[in-house]
Amino acid sequence: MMLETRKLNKTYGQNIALTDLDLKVPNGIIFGLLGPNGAGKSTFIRIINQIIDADSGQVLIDGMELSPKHISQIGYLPEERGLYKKMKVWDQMLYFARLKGLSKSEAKERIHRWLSKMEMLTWRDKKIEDLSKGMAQKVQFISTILHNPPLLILDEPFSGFDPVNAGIIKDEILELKKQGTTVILSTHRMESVELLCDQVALINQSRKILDGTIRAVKNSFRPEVYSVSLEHLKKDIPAEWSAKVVDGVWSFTLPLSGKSPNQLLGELMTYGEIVRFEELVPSMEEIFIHQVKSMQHG
Ligand SMILES: Nc1ncnc2c1ncn2[C@@H]1O[C@H](COP(=O)(O)OP(=O)(O)OP(=O)(O)O)[C@@H](O)[C@H]1O
Repeated sequence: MMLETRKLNKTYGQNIALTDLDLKVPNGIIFGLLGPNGAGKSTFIRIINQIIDADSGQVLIDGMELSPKHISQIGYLPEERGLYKKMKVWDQMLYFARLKGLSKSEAKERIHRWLSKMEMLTWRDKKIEDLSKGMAQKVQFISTILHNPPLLILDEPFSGFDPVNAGIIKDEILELKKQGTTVILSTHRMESVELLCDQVALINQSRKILDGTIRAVKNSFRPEVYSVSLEHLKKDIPAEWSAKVVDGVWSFTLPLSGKSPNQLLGELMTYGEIVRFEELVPSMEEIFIHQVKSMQHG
């Protein structure tokens, strides 16, 4: 287990930020940390990065209590980007790499490799303040991963990127996973969660309200309803199915109502030719919204 928290609690005065948070992030996966604004995600990330302390509870990394020696093993891309505006790209990267303990020659070699890989070598002497927002984000992303941290924490890594650059960053994250890096991805962008994450945890109002693999989470929210289209009707479709007809194709949704999918399909075949028979599986976005709203309404 790469990272585990046990009953983590944190309050700021009257504000409860984390309540008994238990998380297990296995080695080498991309773990999505999801939750609406104010859920407690940044608080969790700040604790892992040892910027603040929890009030109680435990954080274990590979079974060992979190301590200052772990700082060099963690790469952290904060949501509020923190680059020095007057510094040049190259110097900025060198500074971060040295902070994380790389030797000067190793740092220079890696910076060169990354700038060239990302086609950014011509930027090396530009000041941060002269870069576009997206360019600066790329510099910060590379600065975060230069020291090859086994644990990478990315807070909204796609914000500020155009689709092409977001794609490049996504591919880099997948490549890092392939090399064994464990990634914690905190984001509101559910499409990136579905594409990237192996497991997720949804936090709301300081508590974890669900977690698991994307597949297991989705399975637990299957409404067991099928979307069906038929043509060349052999007999009338019951009015209560509220079918809509377009160009001779009749479409409607039907719950399984205790039948197996095959039984339902067999029954439907007696009505006409099946054009479509597909289970309605909710997206992570739908699950997120549904769960968060149902808590707001008690
Ligand atoms: N420095 C602080 N002082 C007081 N309350 C705080 C502080 N930081 C966070 N909080 C409170 O703790 C709770 C959790 O906040 P946190 O920033 O961890 O949420 P978040 O999930 O990261 O939200 P967002 O998606 O908006 O960044 C909120 O109620 C917030 O108001």
